[in-house]
Order: sequence, then C-alpha cells, then structure tokens
Amino acid sequence: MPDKNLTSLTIRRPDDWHLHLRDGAMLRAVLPETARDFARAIVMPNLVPPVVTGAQAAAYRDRIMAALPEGMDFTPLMTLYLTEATDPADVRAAHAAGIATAVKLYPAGATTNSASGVRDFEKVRPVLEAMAEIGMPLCVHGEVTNHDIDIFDREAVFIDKILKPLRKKVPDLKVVMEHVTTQDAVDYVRDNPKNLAATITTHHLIINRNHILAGGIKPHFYCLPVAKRETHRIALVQAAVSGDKRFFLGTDSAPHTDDAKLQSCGCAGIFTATNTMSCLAEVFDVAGALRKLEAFTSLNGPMFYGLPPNEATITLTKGDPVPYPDRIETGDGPVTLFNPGFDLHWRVTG
Ligand SMILES: NC(=O)N[C@@H](CC(=O)O)C(=O)O
Ligand SMILES: [Zn+2]
Ligand SMILES: [Zn+2]
Repeated sequence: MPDKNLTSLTIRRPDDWHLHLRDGAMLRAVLPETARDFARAIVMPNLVPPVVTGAQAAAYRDRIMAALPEGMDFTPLMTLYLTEATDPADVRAAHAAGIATAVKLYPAGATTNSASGVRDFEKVRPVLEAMAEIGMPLCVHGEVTNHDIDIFDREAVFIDKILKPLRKKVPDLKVVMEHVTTQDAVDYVRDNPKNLAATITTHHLIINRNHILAGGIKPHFYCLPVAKRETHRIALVQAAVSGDKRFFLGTDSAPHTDDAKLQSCGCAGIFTATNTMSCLAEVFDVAGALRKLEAFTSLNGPMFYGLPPNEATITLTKGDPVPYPDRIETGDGPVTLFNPGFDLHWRVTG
C-alpha cells in the first residue's frame, strides 16, 4: 500500500550499475539523460568493435567525458569486454590505474554485439583468478546461448551449467549477475551470500512477457534477457524492495534507433535512462516501500563495489502525472523511451 503521507523523498544521488552509452552521436544524445539524475554508471563495453583493452577503455572514457555537457557531474566507471585472448596483465594494470572498474562476461552470441564473447571458460580462468586476487568484480550476462535451450530458460540453465561451476573454480571472484529476470536467479543470489550480487533493471520490475506478446507484438518491450512470466516479475520486485544489500539497480538502458527496433529482426534493448527514477519511485510507492528506494538505487551498489555512496542528494516529489517524451532525437535517428503503461507521479525536483 502506498504511504499517502509521503509526497517527497530525498535520497543520496543514485548510480546505475549497468548502462549502455554507445558512441558518437548516440552517446551525445543519451549521456545527458543519465547524467541528469545519476552520479556514476558502470558503462558496458559492447561497442563495435568491443572495448577489450585498458587503452580502449581509457579512450572510450575520454570520449564520454568529452560528450558530457558543461556543468553536469557524472563519472563513468569503465568495463573491459572479456575475450578468450584477454591478457591478465592488462586487466591488472587497467584496474590499478583506475581505468577499469569491472570486467564484463558475455557468453559468445548471447546478446547485442557479443560475438567476441567467451566460448571456452577454461581459457579465461587466468584472468578470473587475477581479478579474484585484486577484488575486481566480474559482471555477467547470465544466459546460455545454445539454440536447443528455450529462450525463457536460458538464465536458469546458465546458473546451473556455467555460473555454479565457475564460482566453484574461482570462489574468491566477486560476481554481479546482471539484469536478472527470474525467481531462480533471485533465489540463487539469496542462497549464496559470498561474493555474489545481482542488478535488476527498471523495465523488468514493470513488464512481464505478456507485455511483449499479448495483443500484438511490442518491439519496444523486447530486450535480453527477455522478460519472463508474472511470478518472476513479482520475485524481482520483492528482491528490489527488500533492502537486501545484494540487489541493486542496473537499468540496462540500451538505446537502439526505432529503425533498428522496428523491423523483421529487431534489436534487443529498452531505453529507460530518461524516466527511470520516476518509474522506480512509482514501483516502490505501489509496493509501500519508498523508504527502501535509496538502498536499491544509491547504497547497495557502492557497497558491493567497495566505493563510497554519493554525498549529493536528489529529491523526488509526488504530484500530477509527469510528462515525458515518447522518443528522443539522436543524430542517428529517434530512440523510443520506455513507456511503463501507467502514469508516473514522481519526478526529480532537486
Ligand atoms: N539488454 C539488451 O537487450 N541489449 C543490450 C545488451 C545486453 O545488455 O544484453 C544492448 O547492448 O542493446
Ligand atoms: Zn546483457
Ligand atoms: Zn546491457
């Protein structure tokens, strides 16, 4: 039940622990949408070509900072795209120099621009062992890619077939299961308190698979991992509002132009940067858990990453439905913004 007396909420400035900023014109268009509300973000490395080395991450960070509008305060936390050829020495050096915060594991072929990802996990073991030693987290896109595994089962099968054995081999490695979509993943994180956390996206707290498929196909709700049935969405909401320190926000805001989304083989990804805080406040309000919003958006993530929470604050205020654009213009073409399908009453006012 919403708390009717609570119409204003001041929390530490949030961070986004999983974000796609892209490059070039798209970067320039979407970066302010995140930087307006968020202090930091873990920036995904799945560019074309991917950000693999420390030098590439440093160059990408420079491009992000160059694209940041004057007066905006935002720190990109860079990631390295793990390949079977990744050099453990380069990862150590990038971490020591403060260039790379985490390493990103994509099983080969799992999602957008993941062709250079990992096929043989033994090949990346020296990198994972080096990361465990220096306390550098591994961010994981947790889906198997086998064509014979049903797309709705790919996260659960990944936990059993890949993640459990991997964590057994390198138990000191800090792992973030990203954009979890299932009760299975929530249970696995809850049952394994050591060196394991999960990010949850804005949209997976709001949509289930009916939103994508019932009453006509909705390409703007298509993302990976694909949204599951309602029982899973409810498990995600419970995890997010619980205050459990191992669950925190990673929006996975993933802009694609409408051209790329609206075709016979459309891209996976939902763009939520612009209205994420309004969406989350609504979800937490409806769950009667607004007091837990700060833990999810601003405290649990820094704690897992070993970083201080932000000192600055934002204030959210409840009122008449908040207007937001259907799409934003980018130099590459329009990008449609996530529409939660209900009115948003909370806006960031300060
Ligand atoms: N989430 C998505 O559906 N897409 C992401 C890739 C990813 O995070 O898996 C993208 O880069 O577009
Ligand atoms: Zn992913
Ligand atoms: Zn992503």
